[in-house]
Amino acid sequence: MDKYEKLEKVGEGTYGKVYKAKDKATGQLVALKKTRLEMDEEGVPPTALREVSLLQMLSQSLYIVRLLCVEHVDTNKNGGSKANLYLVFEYLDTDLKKFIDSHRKGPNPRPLPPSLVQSFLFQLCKGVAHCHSHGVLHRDLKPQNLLLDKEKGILKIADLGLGRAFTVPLKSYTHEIVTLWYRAPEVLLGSTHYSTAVDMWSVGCIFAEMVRRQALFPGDSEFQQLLHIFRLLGTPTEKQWPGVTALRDWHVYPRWEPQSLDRAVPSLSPDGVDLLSKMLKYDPAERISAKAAMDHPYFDSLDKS
Ligand SMILES: NS(=O)(=O)c1cc(-c2nc3ccccc3s2)cs1
Repeated sequence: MDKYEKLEKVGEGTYGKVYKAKDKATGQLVALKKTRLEMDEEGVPPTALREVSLLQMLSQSLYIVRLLCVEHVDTNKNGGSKANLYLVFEYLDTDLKKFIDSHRKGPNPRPLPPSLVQSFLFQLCKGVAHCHSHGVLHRDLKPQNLLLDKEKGILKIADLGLGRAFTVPLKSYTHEIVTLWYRAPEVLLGSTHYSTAVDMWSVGCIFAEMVRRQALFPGDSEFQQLLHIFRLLGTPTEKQWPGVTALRDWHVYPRWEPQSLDRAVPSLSPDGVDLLSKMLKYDPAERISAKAAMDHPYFDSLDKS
């Protein structure tokens, strides 16, 4: 890895070990993500290799952070069972969490321009639709792993859920609390066979957060996360979500009535509120898909070229 000059760690451990680095030969900036891979007797397990090649294929999309190359650094001095796999990604200079924070805090608090919210949401839906069309779920969409090129107004999805080959840790490697704010109700209620709909729930939460400049459901435990959701959308019923009371972690909850969604996003246009409501449908089967979302009237005024 002496091909790269490590600069600073990015995101302070939010993403695991990700470093900003410079390719010494070309001067190109990259993001180096170090992954520890469980080795078995044959070396790197084929599942991990399939995942990485899947990631390489997926990141051909303009809306997914590009995987430039994979460096396998053999550090098995003690014949250990770990392989250091470095994933080398294109570098984007900031993420959506920082961008939203800069519009809420600091010397000049101001809303995100509605046309920028619309453009970022469209790019996010495009990236999610691309993953879903290849049967890949992200599983952990949040503003921190949506990267931005501010000058060009470009948003790209990073840290794709390598859930299958790399065990998705409940806590990040730096014991960082994994945020629950974007987690779909079916996941919080213990559903095991969840679907692409889990990502669209997260997209809805991110959409609302760009508009409000604060998290829609900021729960600090799984139980509180559900209560935040129920207080706004009403406690889910079998009528609107058949099977909900049979989910493993379902309990009896206080019955809250649904509030009108525009209370949470007062500045958002009626089209925007309608699209948001379709992203936050309780029943995963009813929740709008990424592809269908891109055809919603909310995007009619967007230059989709
Ligand atoms: N959070 S930040 O400092 O603005 C920042 C984060 C990044 C990241 N780039 C990548 C690329 C791939 C996977 C995770 C990350 S995190 C680049 S700049």
